[in-house]
Amino acid sequence: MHATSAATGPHEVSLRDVTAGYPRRTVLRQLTASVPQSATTAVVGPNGSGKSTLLGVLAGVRPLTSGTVARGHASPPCLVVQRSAVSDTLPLTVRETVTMGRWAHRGPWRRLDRRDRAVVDESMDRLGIRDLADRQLGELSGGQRQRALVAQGLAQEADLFLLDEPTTGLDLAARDAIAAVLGAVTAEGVTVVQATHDLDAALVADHCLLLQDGRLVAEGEPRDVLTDDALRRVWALPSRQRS
Ligand SMILES: Nc1ncnc2c1ncn2[C@@H]1O[C@H](COP(=O)(O)OP(=O)(O)OP(=O)(O)O)[C@@H](O)[C@H]1O
Repeated sequence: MHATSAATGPHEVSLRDVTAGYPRRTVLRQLTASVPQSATTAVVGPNGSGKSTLLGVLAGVRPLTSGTVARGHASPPCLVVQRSAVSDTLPLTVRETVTMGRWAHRGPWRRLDRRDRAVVDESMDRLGIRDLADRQLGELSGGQRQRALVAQGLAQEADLFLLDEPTTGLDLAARDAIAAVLGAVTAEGVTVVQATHDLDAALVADHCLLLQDGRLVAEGEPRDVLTDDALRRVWALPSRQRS
């Protein structure tokens, strides 16, 4: 089923018949979908349905077995991985972590210029973590660390901002802070794609991709895609008794 999307503008990414996965494991199967430009897309689906794999494909770090991915911009996308995928033992401060976002522009060994430093400070400010700048990433709470990872992504100033479950396990204030920043960057023209289990966050996105077993079940306006029936079917929940 392909519901009609409200996001009628140009596409930042168009995937056609994409099959992709890992050595000896195909995950995404013949997936055709689009990501509208300067809008927010939520990628929703059960555990193991292929959301992270799809983000890897969109980021260009997961090779395709077949199919095509066409991008609207040539600049490298930014992928903010799941917080749990980042080691506790990395000996990095918050400022160093956010500064790594500038490597896409400067390379890791070049000195930062004034603008780089301003972007790093502004990115920390937008996530409310400037006061944590000198703290080690490994000694932060989950929510603080997630803010640092999102700030690193902002510092990259990418046209395509991909986030893997950026608000999972966070309290309401941290979730709201991240949602507000993502809304603001979208308004500035950035294309945001987030994999999420938070249906409230998905429902306020502009566009939604619903996955099941590596296949696209539906694509379009979140309220058309995330219907009660679709959610029950995809999560194999018992259907509601109808009167
Ligand atoms: N590095 C890997 N090597 C082999 N298989 C993998 C690897 N990473 C993920 N998979 C498999 O790919 C499938 C899809 O995983 P993926 O992480 O994309 O799902 P997901 O929808 O993001 O799940 P979750 O909601 O649990 O984060 C799963 O069957 C998983 O076991």
